[in-house]
Amino acid sequence: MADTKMASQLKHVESTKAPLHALASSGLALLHEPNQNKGTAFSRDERQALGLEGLLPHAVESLDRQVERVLSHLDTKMDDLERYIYLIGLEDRNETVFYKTIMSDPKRFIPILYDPTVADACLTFGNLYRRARGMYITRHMKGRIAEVLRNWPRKDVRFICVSTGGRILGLGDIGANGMGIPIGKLQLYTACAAVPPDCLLPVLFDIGTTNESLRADPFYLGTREPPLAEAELDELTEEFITAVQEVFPDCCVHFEDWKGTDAIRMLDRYRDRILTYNDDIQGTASVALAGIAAAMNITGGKLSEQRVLFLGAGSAGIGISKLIAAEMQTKGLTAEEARARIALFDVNGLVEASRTDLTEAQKLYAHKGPPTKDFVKFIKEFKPTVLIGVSTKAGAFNQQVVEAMSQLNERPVIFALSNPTTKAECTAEQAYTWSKGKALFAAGVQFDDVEFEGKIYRPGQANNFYIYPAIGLATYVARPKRLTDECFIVAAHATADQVGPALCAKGMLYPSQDQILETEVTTATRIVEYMFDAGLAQVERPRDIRAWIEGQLYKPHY
Ligand SMILES: NC(=O)c1ccc[n+]([C@@H]2O[C@H](COP(=O)([O-])OP(=O)(O)OC[C@H]3O[C@@H](n4cnc5c(N)ncnc54)[C@H](O)[C@@H]3O)[C@@H](O)[C@H]2O)c1
Ligand SMILES: O=C(O)C[C@H](O)C(=O)O
Ligand SMILES: [Mn+2]
Repeated sequence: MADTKMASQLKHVESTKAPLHALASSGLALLHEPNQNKGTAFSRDERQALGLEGLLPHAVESLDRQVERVLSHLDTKMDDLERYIYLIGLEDRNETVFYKTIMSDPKRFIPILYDPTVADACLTFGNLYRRARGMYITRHMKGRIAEVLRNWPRKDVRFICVSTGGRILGLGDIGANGMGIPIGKLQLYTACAAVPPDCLLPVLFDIGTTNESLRADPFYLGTREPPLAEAELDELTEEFITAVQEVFPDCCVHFEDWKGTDAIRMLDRYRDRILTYNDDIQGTASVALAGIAAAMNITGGKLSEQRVLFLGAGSAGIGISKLIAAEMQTKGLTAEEARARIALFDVNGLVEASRTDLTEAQKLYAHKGPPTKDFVKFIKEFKPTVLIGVSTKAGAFNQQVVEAMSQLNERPVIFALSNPTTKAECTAEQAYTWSKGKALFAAGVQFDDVEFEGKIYRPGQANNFYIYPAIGLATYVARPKRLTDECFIVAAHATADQVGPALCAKGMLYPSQDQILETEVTTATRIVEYMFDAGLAQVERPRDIRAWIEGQLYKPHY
């Protein structure tokens, strides 16, 4: 009925086009359904039964042959952004070939689909736009968000990854251009942890942008307004969350790349009310804790004896501080003792008690000492064993900083977590060269191996993709009521425990990416065990948790 009405309207606009209902009943529609399309892999029998005869070339191909063709196409592309555009187009045509390709070589494809290439894709989102994916919620839908969400064709949505675009990687506020991030994050749920793609929905919560040059860009695709004021944003978010619960009652809301203060406020507001987490706060904290735990296995040090200094005191810095302090408390420290082992610098210098610009979350970690903006001097006083960059300030860990850390520590732990590559606080080469090979180093992106004085050093990639897909898989199978910080602590240890002696010997702090699915299923198994033990899971406990999880994994085949 609706189809007929729409079809007649369409005819009115452009009479040469076939009415929609005619297309929907033809085999051709199947070739345009990426999650059902097999393309040249449709068998002769299927072609006959589904009205596909004559619509495909003669050859009937295997999935492996289709993947081979994709790989040969990729070889002809000039750079990773071109490969990204090609792969997104492939996902639009044939989801099975897309995931088969990505999952056959995750180490190669993660940096193409995700960080750092996704940064370029976001910056040029309006220019390279080809086809809609996911949903866009704007202030103009106020009062009707539930109605709009019902336009999504699937009802069994289990995860929404939602961004305002307010803080995309270290690129600042890029508004609706940020849509590349929820899309990419959810692709990794499937690529790294085999969560079925059908239950994933990327959402760009378009609240406007502070970015005036984007608002003036003719190709910009978002609302061309300054962002909503805090009270209005909170009201619209409340309507969105309520609507999600109504339309997709089993859905977990994954917050990603909101402006730091918004991120912290929303997590505080919703963590005890709904099934939700913030990846930049909790996922990042978990991956940082995993790297520190792995470093302790190499140095023999105890986590509760570390002193941790941050450059950057936003959603990531505060999130990591909180999880490290929680972990230290499980080792016998009081909350006050744990927080005293943590210090943060931000754009205005040391986070210390006399400052009047601190948020409630920052005040907990305010240092007692006098104000200072001298980072190197403070390193010499505070004597950190671990240095973490989450500042978006490229090059902030200069030679003086790395040398100061190396004078204080036999094996200084140095994490330059700001993304993408151009924002990292230092490069792997700088960390190893300036520390004379002493640094235990990781960054948000994967830097190449470094040769220093005849020895090869392999940097870790401290990126939350080691954690959130496993959290997603655990949530998918165990259907927990809530996600707690303990889930993220369990995930951190499960990840660190998979860095075996061979990797430790090379100074590696994270498991290898070749076997990322195996790694994340192992991590998810530990999280699920914890969810059952803690009474969070809402399904019956199976006898063999690992086998039960493996039985529910998405497999890219026809
Ligand atoms: N590797 C990962 O998995 C991962 C995860 C989350 C965030 N990050 C990266 O961390 C960075 C920060 O993210 P966030 O969510 O905390 O952002 P945020 O906006 O909440 O916080 C940024 C912080 O950096 C401080 N800062 C800005 N310029 C500075 C300067 N010149 N010197 C010192 N401090 C400065 C700000 O004052 C603020 O405290 C981003 O680049 C992001 O890509 C990486
Ligand atoms: O997206 C990433 O690569 C990690 C992180 O969530 C970030 O915001 O930088
Ligand atoms: Mn992020």
